[in-house]
Amino acid sequence: MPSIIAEPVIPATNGHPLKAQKEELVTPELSHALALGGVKAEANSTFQRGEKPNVALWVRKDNSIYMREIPYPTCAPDACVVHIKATGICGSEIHFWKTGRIGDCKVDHDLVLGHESAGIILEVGSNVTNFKAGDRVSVEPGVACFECKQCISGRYNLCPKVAFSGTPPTHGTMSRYVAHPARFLHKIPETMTYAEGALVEPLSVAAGAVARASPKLGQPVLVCGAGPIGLAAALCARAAGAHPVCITDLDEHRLAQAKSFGFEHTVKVDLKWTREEFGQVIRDKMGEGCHPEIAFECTGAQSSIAGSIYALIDGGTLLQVGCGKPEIELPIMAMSFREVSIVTSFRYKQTWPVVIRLLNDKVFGDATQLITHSFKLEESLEAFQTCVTASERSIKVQILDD
Ligand SMILES: NC(=O)c1ccc[n+]([C@@H]2O[C@H](COP(=O)([O-])OP(=O)(O)OC[C@H]3O[C@@H](n4cnc5c(N)ncnc54)[C@H](O)[C@@H]3O)[C@@H](O)[C@H]2O)c1
Ligand SMILES: OC[C@H](O)C(O)[C@@H](O)CO
Repeated sequence: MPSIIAEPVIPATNGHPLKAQKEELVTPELSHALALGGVKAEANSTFQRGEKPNVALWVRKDNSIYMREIPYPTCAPDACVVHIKATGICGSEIHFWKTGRIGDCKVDHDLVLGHESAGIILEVGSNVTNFKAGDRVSVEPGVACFECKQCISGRYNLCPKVAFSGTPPTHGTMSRYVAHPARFLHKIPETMTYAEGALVEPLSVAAGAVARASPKLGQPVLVCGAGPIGLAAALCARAAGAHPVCITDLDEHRLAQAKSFGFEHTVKVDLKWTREEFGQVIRDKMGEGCHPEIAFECTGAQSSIAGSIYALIDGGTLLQVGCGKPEIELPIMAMSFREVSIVTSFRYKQTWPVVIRLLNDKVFGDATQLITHSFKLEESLEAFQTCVTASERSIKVQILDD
């Protein structure tokens, strides 16, 4: 059974965290992963340089999570040290905790989780000229090489050497102080909260998907799944001009949240429906002339994928965002005879500046409605427990630090 192990955080004395043995805390894996992120844990790393202990949320391959202090990071020449002020918990973190893997990506060694973060810069590396201490930033977690063909052609989300925060073997951002390459930090304006800065990551997944489908003004759109990614996809599609927007889910509470964002239609899915029935329900709901032209599939569920294909108009596009079973059956001939295309979308590229601007200018309305729960860094275990407690009805749970 997966369990949460609360390991005692190394206590602080007189405001100064206790030193611990380097050997105990900087394992070869940690050192390697920190180096991948552009930051190498050096022999003289100590705990003293932050004002508070650098506590971090770890996952272990035995399906447990725990908190443990890590060294204050050393700032590599091209990196900045950021005091992380807000981090959202993503479904992928729950997968790493509960199942120890996502596809072939396995938790082989204890790993610091987290990739949806924003904070304030404490230190800048010697080569960094575009940031200074005190700048407020949102962290782009996928550190690409910028040397390979994909990176050079602009598709750096497909970089085979990407080091993605909180995804094995790279440590994540769920610690108080994190070093991160400056190239993957983006300033956020004074008018934006750190909680909003941490929403830039899930909104970027959605913005990446919307960029792949390019909905046009007045194009009817279906969004399957009213989780954080589905809701973010609906917000981005609407911002791009899509109308009307219909959102599905199995869960009434998530649909109620979708309604509070003002989307035109919500549909509670019945898993007994055939794919044809699913398609008809959506078409009836959206009305003649407004059958969906694009479906953003954000559940990964077989039935939802197949149903979307039947909901779409002839010539429509299924934009697959959700990750489900590694192999899914598609009604390929029905798609073929009706020229229904399928397009996939993986993470994001060049989305941060746009999403920050749209978020700050309230183009999405009040996107902070996605955040249902907030916890202090020291309460990270409780934050994770909240994500898996159905009665809590969480959507986006964030971990905040003063
Ligand atoms: N492509 C990418 O780059 C990328 C990035 C991040 C997340 N994802 C994936 O996007 C998906 C959504 O992420 P999330 O954080 O919102 O997940 P989530 O689990 O919080 O939300 C999924 C929602 O889908 C609903 N759902 C499940 N089966 C359904 C069905 N048959 N019909 C209708 N609704 C159904 C659930 O009730 C839930 O509300 C996940 O599969 C995640 O792995 C993809
Ligand atoms: O938002 C980005 C996603 O959560 C990641 O791709 C995840 O699957 C871990 O690698």
